[in-house]
Amino acid sequence: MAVLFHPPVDTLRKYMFVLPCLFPMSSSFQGDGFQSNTARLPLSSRMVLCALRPQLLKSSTSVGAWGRLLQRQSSGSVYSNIHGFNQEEIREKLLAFPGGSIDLHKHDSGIAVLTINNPSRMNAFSGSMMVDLEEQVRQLENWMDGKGLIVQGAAETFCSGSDLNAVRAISNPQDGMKMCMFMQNTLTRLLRLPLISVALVEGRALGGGAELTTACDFRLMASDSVIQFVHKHMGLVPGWGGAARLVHIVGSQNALKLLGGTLKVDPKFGLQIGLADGVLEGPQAEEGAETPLQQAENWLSRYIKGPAPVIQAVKKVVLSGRELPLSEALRTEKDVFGTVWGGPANLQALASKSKHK
Ligand SMILES: CC[C@H](C(=O)O)C(=O)SCCNC(=O)CCNC(=O)[C@H](O)C(C)(C)COP(=O)(O)OP(=O)(O)OC[C@H]1O[C@@H](n2cnc3c(N)ncnc32)[C@H](O)[C@@H]1OP(=O)(O)O
Repeated sequence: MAVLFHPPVDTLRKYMFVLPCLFPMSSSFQGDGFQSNTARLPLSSRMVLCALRPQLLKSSTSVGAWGRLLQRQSSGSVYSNIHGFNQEEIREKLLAFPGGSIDLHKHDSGIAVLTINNPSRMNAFSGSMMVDLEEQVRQLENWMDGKGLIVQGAAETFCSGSDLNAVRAISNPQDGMKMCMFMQNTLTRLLRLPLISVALVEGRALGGGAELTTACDFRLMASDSVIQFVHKHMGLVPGWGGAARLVHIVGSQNALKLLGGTLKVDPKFGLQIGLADGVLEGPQAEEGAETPLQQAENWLSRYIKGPAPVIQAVKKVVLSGRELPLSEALRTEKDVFGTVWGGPANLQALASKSKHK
């Protein structure tokens, strides 16, 4: 059977990180007209098409199935060329403001550590760091063995937002919009990773740094740390998606107080309003005391025990529940359920007659 509709390759790329996991590729779909019709697409796109094929075949029209499917998935990015967003153009502009780096270390435990690294500017985001972040998120989207992610700042402070030198240089409205769309896309993709993520907040998380903490599933605060949405002081509102996410996390009343009052959120206040999910033990001089990163890894480890496909499925059903209308979320949950039902972990658990005491 021929495939009647080929979605654009860049659209396929965008959805790649979600779809292969939802609809694992079956070799029985190789070797017929489907494969030859798609042979000229890059391998990654062909994999997605193969993965999608059962869905496409079930539908009376392939276009309809594709459209519904895309609607049902949490898409990676918010903006694309149909919104006038040109990723390459803004990438070039941002690279004109170098400094610092975003470092990624993937560990065998299934936990990756992403470090915002620009200590001489309190880990402010230079333009090149924004580009780096997008590239590291792309790496994580393709990490099949991943289960958890810790986002931290270098040198015991989290992040002081945008690099004000870059902000001054691109303060015209057009460039501001482009940077805003770029960062919204990246942070949305960060939150939508099929990994359980934690922001480890030491020192200060200000402006865009506060917004970054909301792009993680959880926030752990060191005892002397502060999260502050300082945007109003700058004559601004959050633009990296931080306001929308903050409302989901703490509710609209608290979000209004934090943004309107530029309130400093310390660990106690953070726990009270639900912005913080845990507080790390203070600095300990004794030998053998856990570092903040070790504490964060321990905290996260209880939520990521088990095989990567199951943990990733957990994140996906929660993500769809968080982002989609109920009926769409239920259908996505069914699809994700189908990826683990009868899978190795499920069969092993059934064979061992496990009891949940
Ligand atoms: C508003 C929205 C926007 C967005 O969402 O995109 C932003 O995020 S704009 C940025 C918002 N953040 C700020 O305005 C932070 C400004 N900085 C400070 O308030 C202080 O520097 C602070 C509290 C982070 C640290 O104060 P402290 O006294 O401990 O250290 P210094 O001030 O001496 O800072 C050391 C060094 O870092 C430079 N620095 C700090 N933050 C930034 C920044 N965001 N951009 C560029 N550079 C920054 C600071 O200038 C010092 O550099 P030095 O060369 O030593 O003077």
